[in-house]
Amino acid sequence: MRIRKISKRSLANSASEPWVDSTRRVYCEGAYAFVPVKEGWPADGEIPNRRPYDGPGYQRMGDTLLLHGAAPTEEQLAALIAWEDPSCVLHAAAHEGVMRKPKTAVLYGEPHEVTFREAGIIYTLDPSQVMFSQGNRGEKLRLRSLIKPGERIADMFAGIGYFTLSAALSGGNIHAAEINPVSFAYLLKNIQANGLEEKITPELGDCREKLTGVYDRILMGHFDAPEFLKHALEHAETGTVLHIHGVGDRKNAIEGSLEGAGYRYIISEHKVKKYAGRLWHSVWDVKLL
Ligand SMILES: C[S@+](CC[C@H](N)C(=O)[O-])C[C@H]1O[C@@H](n2cnc3c(N)ncnc32)[C@H](O)[C@@H]1O
Repeated sequence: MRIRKISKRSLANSASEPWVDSTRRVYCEGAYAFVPVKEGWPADGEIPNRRPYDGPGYQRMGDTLLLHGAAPTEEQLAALIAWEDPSCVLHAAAHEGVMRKPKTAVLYGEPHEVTFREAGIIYTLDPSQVMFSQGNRGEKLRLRSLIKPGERIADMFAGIGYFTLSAALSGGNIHAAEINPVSFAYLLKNIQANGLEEKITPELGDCREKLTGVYDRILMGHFDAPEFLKHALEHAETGTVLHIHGVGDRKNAIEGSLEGAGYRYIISEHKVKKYAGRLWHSVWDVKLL
């Protein structure tokens, strides 16, 4: 492959240059980037075509890579490092407890805070300490399409702001509760970085104690959400929409909690992402009538 060798720092500025062959991947090593060059344009030299990475899937957050599922072999890890040139690689075998803290092993480098963008939103977090699911991207976008400006919205499990920030960008006024002080500190940082201070009221603590009044929409982005439904219903009224997350088939549990609450309702199921084996992470939208 014909390349030009440039400093990694000037990579972002070179993206729109006419000589860049954007159909091929840039190769990075140390402080340098080897940028593929289009036919007919001068090049600095040749490097062998790289074999495309075909190892386990991973999530990139800033300069850190996060793997889920089975731990990679040494060969797979070496191939991944050569392919992505990260400064840190983490393996999250599981997420533990009600706070869904990642149980991470450091496979390469030192864990640290990262900042990155997803769908126009800036996030800062330390992936070794708090979770961030890129698999929820579609759900964040779907939420954005549903929300109307001025809606009163509660996010019962705000985390570092996955759904809160998306909902606020659509014009909702969000009351966001988060029980984990580490996630909460990142939530505050992310609200500020995205200039959404006027749209979001963050609160550190248990959502069962922090919600007040009634909301037009209640976000329940936790796998135990069906068990929290009776608390959410204390802050709902006719017309309220609840987004209740869960793993596997939780429709019966949700309908069980709705029974006796005094509402008719419409319920619809949306798949968010594959969870494990045949299990799906889904969200049930419930509109109270
Ligand atoms: C953001 S994670 C859920 C992740 C996301 N739904 C997903 O599937 O990837 C759930 C968050 O809820 C928080 N949480 C758990 N119980 C809570 C409670 N009773 N009140 C407020 N926050 C809570 C956890 O600390 C965690 O940050």
